[in-house]
This record gives sequence, structure tokens and C-alpha cells, in this order.
Amino acid sequence: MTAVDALDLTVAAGEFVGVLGPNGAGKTTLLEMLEGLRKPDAGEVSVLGEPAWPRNRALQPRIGVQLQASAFFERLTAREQIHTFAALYRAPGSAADEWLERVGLVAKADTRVEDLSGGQAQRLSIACALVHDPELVFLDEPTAALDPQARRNLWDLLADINDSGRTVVLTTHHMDEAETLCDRVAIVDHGRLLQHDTPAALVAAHAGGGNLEDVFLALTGREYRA
Ligand SMILES: Nc1ncnc2c1ncn2[C@@H]1O[C@H](COP(=O)(O)OP(=O)(O)OP(=O)(O)O)[C@@H](O)[C@H]1O
Repeated sequence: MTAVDALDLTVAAGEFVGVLGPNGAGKTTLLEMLEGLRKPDAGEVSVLGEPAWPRNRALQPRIGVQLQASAFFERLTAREQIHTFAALYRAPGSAADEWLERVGLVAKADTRVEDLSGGQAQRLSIACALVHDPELVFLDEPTAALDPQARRNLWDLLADINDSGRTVVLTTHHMDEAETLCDRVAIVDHGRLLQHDTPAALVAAHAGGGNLEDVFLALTGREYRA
């Protein structure tokens, strides 16, 4: 099957872009291509001016990647985990400790990763993706398992990162999140880009008086996706 089809989207440096789409729309596949983890069958994917495929090692220190299925080194504590990531990316140990604090995991620093709750593990994977201060960040449903406290704290954190000039691309099913954080949103379905614009422009064009969720449903319909 074709997961992503003729999808043409450019993200400018410093932008905060949200990729929205129903289950199975192709969001993760798209991010994996951007991250150099998956080869496009056709077309070009360029990241920070360089081809994303074949996997480009020079890009790795410049991008931060948080995948839906977070891959941790087994049996490490949260602190050991993020210090390992920091060392791999030649970031200082102080950055690892600072990020544990920023995602509210100091109290869990000595807990093994397999003993963290779903939301705690997710916060750790986000911290690991950001510990080397990348200029471009890809986050796949970063707030999916988070409680409201962690979600709002993460919003603040991502807004700060973006304010400091970093480019952020995230996928989300939370329309309020996209509306609050994103300069532009791209709505995809069946692997195709349906619309991309500012949340306000999309609402004005497709859901006068409504919100981004109304736009989303107007464009993608209400049927379950296989
Ligand atoms: N390795 C694979 N082999 C075959 N089909 C795949 C593979 N990976 C993904 N797909 C299919 O490609 C489509 C797009 O999947 P993708 O994970 O990109 O969707 P998504 O938009 O991220 O969905 P969700 O919101 O559920 O996370 C789906 O129909 C999925 O079943």
C-alpha cells in the first residue's frame, strides 16, 4: 500500500508545524522519512538543506527525534538513560540533569526505564530527543500519554524551544494543542496533504465560527480508518 503519496510540504527555519491526520493517515511514515529512517519510493526529502536518505550522519547532531515507540537502552535508570543519550551526542552531563528537571523526572532519576509509567517514559524520551539542543526537532505524538499537568508543561517547554529559534515539527491528535502551538498545520489523509496553513486561516476558510477540530472533520470526514 502507499502510506504517503505526493506530499509536498516545506517547513521554514524557526517554524512550529503540526502534522494532523486520522489514524493511519501516514504521519509517522512521513516523519520517519524526514528523520532518515525510511526510504521514500520516489521523490526527495531534504532536511536542513541535505538529503535525508541515505541516512545522513552529519544531520544527526542537528536534529532531535522522538518516536512514538520510544527505544530505551534496557535496564538503565532514567538518569543513566539520558546521560547515555547526552554522551552519544557529545552534550554535557549537566544538560542531561537539566533536562531531567525540565520534564519533571528528578524524583524518578533512579528508576529503571521499564518501571516508569507510560507518561513518565514519554517525558524521558522527549528529554532524550532534546538533550543535545538540536536546531530541528521531530516529535511523534509527544503528548499522547501525558496527564494535563505534563501536557501543559510540555507545551511551555516546546514554545520556549521554538522561541529560541529552534524548528519544531510534531504530530498530534489534539486539535487544541495544534491551535495553541503551531504557526502552521498540515492536514494529511490517505498519505496526501489536504491543506496547510495557519490554524486561523484554516478555521476561517473551512469552519467559520468553529475551531480546528471542525476543520479537521470537515476535511477528513467521520469514518473510522482501517
Ligand atoms: N511497515 C509497514 N508495512 C505495511 N504497512 C505499513 C507499515 N508501516 C505503516 N504502514 C501502514 O501505512 C499507513 C500509515 O501509517 P502511519 O503509521 O504513518 O499512520 P499515522 O498517520 O502515523 O497513524 P496514527 O495516527 O494511528 O499514529 C497505515 O495504514 C499503516 O498500516
